[in-house]
Amino acid sequence: MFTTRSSPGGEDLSVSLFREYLRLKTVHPDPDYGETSSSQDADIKMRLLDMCLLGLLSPICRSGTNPTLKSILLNSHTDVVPVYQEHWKYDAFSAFKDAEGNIFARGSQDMKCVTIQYIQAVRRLKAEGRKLMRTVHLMFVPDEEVGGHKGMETFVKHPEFNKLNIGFALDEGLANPGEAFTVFYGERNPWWITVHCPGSPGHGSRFVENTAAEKLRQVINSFLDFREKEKQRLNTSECFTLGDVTTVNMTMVKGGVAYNVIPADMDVSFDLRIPPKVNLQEFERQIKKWCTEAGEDVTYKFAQKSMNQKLTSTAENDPWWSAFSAACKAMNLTLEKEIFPAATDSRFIRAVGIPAIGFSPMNRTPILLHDHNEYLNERVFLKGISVFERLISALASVPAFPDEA
Ligand SMILES: CSCC[C@H](NC=O)C(=O)O
Ligand SMILES: [Zn+2]
Ligand SMILES: [Zn+2]
Repeated sequence: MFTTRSSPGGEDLSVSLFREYLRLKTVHPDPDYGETSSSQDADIKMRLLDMCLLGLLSPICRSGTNPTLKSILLNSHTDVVPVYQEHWKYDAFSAFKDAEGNIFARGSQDMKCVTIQYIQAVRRLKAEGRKLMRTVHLMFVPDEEVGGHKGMETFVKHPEFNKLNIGFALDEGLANPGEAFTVFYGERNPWWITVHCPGSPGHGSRFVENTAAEKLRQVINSFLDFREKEKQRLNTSECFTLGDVTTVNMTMVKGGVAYNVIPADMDVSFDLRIPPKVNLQEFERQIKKWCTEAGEDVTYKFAQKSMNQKLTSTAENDPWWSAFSAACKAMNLTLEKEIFPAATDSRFIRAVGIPAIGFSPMNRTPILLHDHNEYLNERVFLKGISVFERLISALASVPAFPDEA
């Protein structure tokens, strides 16, 4: 798909390529990577890296005039989340473009736009004959939306990843409805927890003591009372964003066999997202206390317990950040620094000690990732290519560090 071709109706070639990519159904639960993974490009050298056990593929490319220096990683995921087609104005995989130039498709913001912007930016740099000092790697990973476990989480531990000698990474961010662009230098930790409440069974007509439901109610109250407090904290502080508070959402409840049988156990599950500044050990002690207070034998289990609180430096004297922010300043872009509210593959990159910034250059755009009628305007998309062109060039020109010489 990454071949040059003429575009119908005078549409910019990059926009046509973007729309073509949006039409590929790389959608969960059964993403079709057929065409994406077998793509070859005339300008960019592609390499399919067999993820052995996993049977997943990741194409990677190289450039760079000084291959001994640390490289730049441009990471993007190729998978997208499912849609409720009946709630969409257009087919979510048709990449319909309306009169205003809004392109509607699943993945238009998250994050197929960025994939094509990276590629087109690198191509432009190449076409202009720009020599980049540091190598730039493009990486396309297949399962970010379901946790990145078979993709990035495994890949960062793979010897091939080490060989890439990455010094700095770019990955996805979020749209910003205003003039500014949001950049993410850290993420909240996702904790997925199921609390198990056992109790005495009996006939549904009686006042049985020690029921699972009474314990369940107490657990739900503790978690949701805390949710309310955090919501208040977010709403009463001007300088807080979602990334600065803990969110709690009750997402599943299980239990019971019949109307008139008091159940022997009931389970409740929560999706928690915890900001990097929270003491995770203390927070778990709190959860334990809520369970103990709920009654006898109430236990919990984690389905996901991320413990990485690494932040990417945004200090003025940090060479990567200073290159990134200076390039943005030169383009008159206003940046808003935030903690990413959800989880991306950046957490695995940061976990192995590589600084990563989440950045999807979409301003004047409502945040519609995972939502119905996700769209991106073609002008915003095209501007993003120029933004990446400058950014990539700046990052690949960060002077050699003393330990690199
Ligand atoms: C925690 S693993 C799941 C990762 C997922 N990422 C994007 O939405 C998320 O729910 O944040
Ligand atoms: Zn994403
Ligand atoms: Zn997503």
